[in-house]
Amino acid sequence: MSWFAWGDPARARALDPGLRDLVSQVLRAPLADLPPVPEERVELAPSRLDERLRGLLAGVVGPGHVDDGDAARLRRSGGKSTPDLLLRRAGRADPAPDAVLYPADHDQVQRVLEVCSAERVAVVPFGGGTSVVGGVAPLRGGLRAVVCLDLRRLDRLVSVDTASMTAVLGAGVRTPRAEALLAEHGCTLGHLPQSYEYASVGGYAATRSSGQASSGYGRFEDMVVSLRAATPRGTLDTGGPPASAAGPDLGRLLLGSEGTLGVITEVGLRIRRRPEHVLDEAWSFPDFATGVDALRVLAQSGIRPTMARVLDEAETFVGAAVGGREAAPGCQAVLGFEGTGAEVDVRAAAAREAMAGAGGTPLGPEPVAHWRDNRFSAPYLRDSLLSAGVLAETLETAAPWSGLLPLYAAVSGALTGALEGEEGGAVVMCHVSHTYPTGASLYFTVVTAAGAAPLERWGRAKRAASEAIAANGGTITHHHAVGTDHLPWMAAEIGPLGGEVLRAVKAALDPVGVLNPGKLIPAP
Ligand SMILES: Cc1cc2nc3c(=O)[nH]c(=O)nc-3n(C[C@H](O)[C@H](O)[C@H](O)COP(=O)(O)OP(=O)(O)OC[C@H]3O[C@@H](n4cnc5c(N)ncnc54)[C@H](O)[C@@H]3O)c2cc1C
Repeated sequence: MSWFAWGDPARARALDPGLRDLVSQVLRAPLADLPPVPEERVELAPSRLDERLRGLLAGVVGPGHVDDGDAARLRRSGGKSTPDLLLRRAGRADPAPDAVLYPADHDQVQRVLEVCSAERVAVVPFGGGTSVVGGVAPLRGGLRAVVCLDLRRLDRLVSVDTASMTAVLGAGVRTPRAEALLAEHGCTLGHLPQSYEYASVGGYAATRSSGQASSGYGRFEDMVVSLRAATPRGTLDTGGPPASAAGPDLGRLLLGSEGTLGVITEVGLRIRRRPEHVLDEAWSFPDFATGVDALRVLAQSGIRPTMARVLDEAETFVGAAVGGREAAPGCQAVLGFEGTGAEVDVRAAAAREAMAGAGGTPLGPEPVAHWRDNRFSAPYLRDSLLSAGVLAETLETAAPWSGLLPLYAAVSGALTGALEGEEGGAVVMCHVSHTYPTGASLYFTVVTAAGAAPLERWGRAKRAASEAIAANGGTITHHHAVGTDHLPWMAAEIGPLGGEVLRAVKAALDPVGVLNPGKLIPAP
């Protein structure tokens, strides 16, 4: 994984000249050539790990699994948000962890937490490192050092039970490997976020992730049936039986806990049979409001597409232009159905009737095929844009159906207002891709000229959008999690007592406060 860009360096491409001209025209700004600084010019503060502490940690994970070299520390100095990448591209990787540890199993994780609590060392759990909210920022939290706990060696399929349709995976298993391991048993997880190449199952649980097929397979938390976590106070095992009334569900406390309450080492998951049949259909709507309402009708009717998304006019246009295609006027929706042949046909026929009834015009399967072919390429395009002096970033929220369009207008307006000006223009796009009977998410993508001070420029826009979200009944995050970036809005979202509850649980499980300081939990 690249230290300054999204993913596989072999997939990086320069912007093609046609697209470069189009972007420059639309943003009213000349494009630049801004390569990242060479790796040897990135300055890291020296590691604070002294010999004694190094020896203690090596005694737990083995000397070959403690790395305080600059290359490892640089690659764990942050996540993959646009501000993270801008900082690293400019040669700024401070803070970096003092060392990276690679534990082999649950017991080693447990012992690392005990040593770090005794020695007052902060621990940042690291799955795929794809956080876009500062979740893996190596903050010391006033402690004497900070280590990154890279969970990549917890990469086993622990067990699979095809009678119950469950599987237990090590927390460090990344999605392609999870799917390959489950495919050997004819099964799938069906969790496909855009970050799927690198993100881990432990990270998904810790952030309550949501994938592109959430309409059919559910959010990641809906798939979790059990969790094993190491905490500084000992091991917490939750779940197992299909349902239980034995008090509040402690597993729910760990889901979304972002490494602040414990390190998830194993995730028990509901799995599905691999689909025999996939059926896709795209639709055109005169405008976003009509398309959104069509998705509401579907979500409330019980007709469950496996994947359903509707793009606003701007995203419909830009998506087609980037692919060198022409979009039908208005906005586009894409639906996908997976399952066994007959059942897929029944669901698709019912959806067809609902979409036509809601004002849609069928476009056939081809636009969905195009979307499927390109759905994981946007992060690579972001890298090309950054190299050309163009900012591209995303943010997301969710609201009840009745408040969704006013929220969309408020956030779009806030972003445009914060970014339009002398430094150029901004394209603000949005889609709905996670729907529920009661509401849906909104996912915004912003492309704008980087300007002279890109971090400050994006910071202003993000603040304006977050204020608009809070003022218009949205959640500060539907699936990216809280991390450091959304923390200023967390206290208002959960209220003073909510904050107190989280701090009390944290004090019970992590009395020294070594686990991922500075994330998720509002200060009193
Ligand atoms: C290009 C791109 C596209 C994305 N698309 C999506 C998307 O479609 N849907 C979506 O939901 N998210 C998306 N994300 C965000 C990100 O991929 C998710 O938050 C993902 O769940 C993080 O998984 P990870 O393994 O990379 O976790 P990390 O980034 O390593 O960690 C995330 C947080 O969880 C904690 N953590 C990680 N593993 C554990 C563990 N085992 N135990 C306890 N705490 C842990 C970390 O300390 C951190 O606070 C995207 C990110 C990028 C860069």
